[in-house]
Amino acid sequence: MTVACVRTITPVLHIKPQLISLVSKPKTKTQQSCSVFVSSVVMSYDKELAAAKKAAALAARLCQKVQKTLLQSDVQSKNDRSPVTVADYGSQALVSFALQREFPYEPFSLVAEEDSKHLHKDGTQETIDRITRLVNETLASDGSYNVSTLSNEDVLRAIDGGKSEGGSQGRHWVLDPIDGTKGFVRGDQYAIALALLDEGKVVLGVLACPNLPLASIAGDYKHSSENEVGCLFFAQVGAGTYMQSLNGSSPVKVQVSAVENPEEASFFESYEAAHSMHDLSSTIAKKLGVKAPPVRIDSQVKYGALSRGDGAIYLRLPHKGYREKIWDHAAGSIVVTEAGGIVTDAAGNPLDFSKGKYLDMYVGIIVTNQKLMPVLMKAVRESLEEKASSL
Ligand SMILES: Nc1ncnc2c1ncn2[C@@H]1O[C@H](COP(=O)(O)OS(=O)(=O)O)[C@@H](OP(=O)(O)O)[C@H]1O
Ligand SMILES: [Mg+2]
Ligand SMILES: [Mg+2]
Ligand SMILES: [Mg+2]
Repeated sequence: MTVACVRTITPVLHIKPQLISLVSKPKTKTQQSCSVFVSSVVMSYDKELAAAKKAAALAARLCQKVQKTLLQSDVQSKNDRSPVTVADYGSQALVSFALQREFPYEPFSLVAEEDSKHLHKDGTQETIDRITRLVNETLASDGSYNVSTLSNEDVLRAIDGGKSEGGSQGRHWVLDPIDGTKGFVRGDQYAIALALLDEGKVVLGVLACPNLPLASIAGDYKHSSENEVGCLFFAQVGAGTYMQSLNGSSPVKVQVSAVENPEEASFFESYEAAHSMHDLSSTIAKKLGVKAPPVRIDSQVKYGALSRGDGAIYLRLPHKGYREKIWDHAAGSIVVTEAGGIVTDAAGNPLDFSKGKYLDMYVGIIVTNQKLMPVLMKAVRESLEEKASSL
């Protein structure tokens, strides 16, 4: 009975080899029910993780090329006045194309930040041509997808492959093709952030951080610019977090900081003051007795740096009314949790990625290690209450 049950699920589950022996040799005479057995199977997303790493590294290559020679005409403004560049579109097209190539026989669902709406306006022909050229050059330099040249229509179709709404059922890729576009335009930090949701839970995440030094950025990261840069973080549920160089060195396992004394903890926050209330994090840091000044870095690079212990706390406290999108946190959150950290909203609830494009949550995102979380949460709660009563 057990074997029959496994046959049924094999097409959708990848069972780790060590579990196959468990299947064929039941340990007791008592037959386990099918449902009990299925719930004890450890899902493996090795194939999906390998594809995600490859896609994100490819997109990083395109972004690096554009960042070196960014033209003013490469940057446009979206309806919410946030910037988008040819590299955001090119990165999204590449990841969408690569994932569809890797899994041609599986239903494809991608929730991604960009769409081609702005590229259908008058006067955008040159921009589309440039994006298509960048995508084709990157695919040709990689060589692994054996494609003839993609047309503008192919590229626009790949970008719009990211229009899924996500949700609590089935599998959905989640992509921020460039997280921290403002940082990217400034010549600073940014990340390509790709995650996979399965039944509403993040099961793997990849963060390509082309400008992050391989060595720790604890302290003043601007001064570590002589180090080799370009990190790829990746995590799979239950399997830990690893980092390797974007150039392809062997992965090393990473762990969040073990700091227990808040006075010794350093904290990360958004570079852009419009994205997070710097005054509120400064109040929280004072309450905790944190001595080091805040380290302000763009994008989910903060999650990556935190996962390897460069800092101990990440505080994200957006201004009233802002709604967080899942692509800004899905990859980063699993990279930190698999490295031993905790990610919650400011009320201590875990983040829920199953509600569509937005995180339906209480304001603020708080990230730290297990030891510091209770004292950090207390300081956050008190500071929020003080702020509310002063209004
Ligand atoms: N008003 C406001 N409040 C909060 N967050 C906002 C806001 N506006 C934008 N965003 C989102 O922030 C993403 C960049 O992440 P960070 O805030 O960590 O980066 S930064 O340090 O401020 O550059 C950024 O991601 P990208 O658009 O992918 O760059 C946005 O999704
Ligand atoms: Mg954006
Ligand atoms: Mg983003
Ligand atoms: Mg983005």
